[in-house]
Amino acid sequence: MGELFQARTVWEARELLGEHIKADYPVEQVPLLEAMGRRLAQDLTALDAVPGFTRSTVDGFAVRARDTFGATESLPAYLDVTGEVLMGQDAAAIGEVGVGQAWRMPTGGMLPPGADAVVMVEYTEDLDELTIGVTRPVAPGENIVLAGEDIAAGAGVLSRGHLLRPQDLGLLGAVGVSSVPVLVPPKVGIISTGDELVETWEQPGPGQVRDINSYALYGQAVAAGAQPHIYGIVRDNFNLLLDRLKQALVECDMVLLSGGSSIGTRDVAARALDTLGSPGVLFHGISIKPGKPTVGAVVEGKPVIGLPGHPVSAMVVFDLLVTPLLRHGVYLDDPLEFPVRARLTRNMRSASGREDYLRVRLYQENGELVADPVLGKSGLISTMVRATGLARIASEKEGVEAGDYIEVKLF
Ligand SMILES: Nc1nc2c(c(=O)[nH]1)N[C@H]1C(S)=C(S)[C@@H](COP(=O)(O)OP(=O)(O)OC[C@H]3O[C@@H](n4cnc5c(N)ncnc54)[C@H](O)[C@@H]3O)O[C@H]1N2
Ligand code: MOO
Repeated sequence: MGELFQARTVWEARELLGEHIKADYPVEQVPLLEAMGRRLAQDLTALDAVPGFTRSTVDGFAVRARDTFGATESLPAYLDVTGEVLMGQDAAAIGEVGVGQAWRMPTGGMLPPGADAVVMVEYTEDLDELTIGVTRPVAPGENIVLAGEDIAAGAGVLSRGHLLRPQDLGLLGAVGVSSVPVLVPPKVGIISTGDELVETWEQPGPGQVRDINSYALYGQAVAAGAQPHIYGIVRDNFNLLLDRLKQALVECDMVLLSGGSSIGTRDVAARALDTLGSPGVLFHGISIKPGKPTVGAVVEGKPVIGLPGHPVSAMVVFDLLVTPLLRHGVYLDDPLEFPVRARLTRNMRSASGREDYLRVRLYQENGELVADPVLGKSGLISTMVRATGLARIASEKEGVEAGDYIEVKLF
């Protein structure tokens, strides 16, 4: 088979896939503690305000701020201590802070009616049991959090599709959401192809190697929040591959196969992908290194991606084409995709017209983050293990020099 398709950029490949993918995942309700890392299935609104009452942020005395105006260490404002608020207590049920009065307050306690600020205990002195001197004035609103200042009742708090983080669980707890509607994680089928492959528990004979990609891709799918299913090793045989692909397509939302994607005579992936259904193969080749011989197809709304056989290439392409899709269901123009800037330790050549992805090891040197390329061919899985991230060299560049800044995403 010749080069039937022109090589696409990563973004063109994403657009082509995105146009035909129908990510329509079912919804399930899970307890809040099981919602970490899951995608929210609907917009959520806060029923209650947080906090539900105005509260102190310090230990001290609730006062009327104007009673403290002009107070200094040499001329304190003297106030009568007429009450105390305890933690968790309804301060409004006790009474009201009057003019010239102060109530003892714990951090987080409810501000009593009448008071509009809290003086920190450090800026008071006890004159006797019932009188304090305030040595520094407070402004109205000082050292308090207003009712609804964190979250207003009725406010939209999180949107559909959001990937829930630890702080999101905290917020949902705060607004009383104890069970969360989330999208069922997409099922991803993983097939490894090649006559040379044997299982991990087998002893490889001459010319044989153990399957690496099934495990690495499975791990990447788990890390991206999907449910991977291994469909095992398939020999380089068109009909066997077609059968396995069909089975995986029925059972999964997305199918990945690795190997058999380049243009050798025995390479069958592109041919098999094109016979599965409409629209079929959308591109064959991406202008990146490593990862060029990638085949992208969509069959009845489900993405089917033929990843290159070399383990590093397969993992890089997974990171670029599969992870964003599993995370968000669609391809977003994500400004945080390569969030780390680091200085390169050595000159690296790169061909213009092709995006290069370098495995790099990040560390600190002279107070600065540096990226040291992990050199080695794309068949060497150990290079991925030594690397901490992936750096991108833009396609218009013919190389990058030692000391240049590069953008890195962490593994
Ligand atoms: N004449 C050319 N040869 C190659 C080209 C090219 O442009 N012209 N491209 C090279 C590049 S780049 C890559 S990447 C590979 C892609 O090869 P395939 O996707 O067709 O994959 P295979 O030929 O089946 O395997 C390549 C390599 O990877 C090993 N492999 C495959 N699957 C696994 C697995 N599950 N676990 C471990 N290792 C695996 C396989 O044994 C081969 O060594 O083609 C280059 N060739
Ligand atoms: O581009 Mo291949 O994908 O170098 O290893």
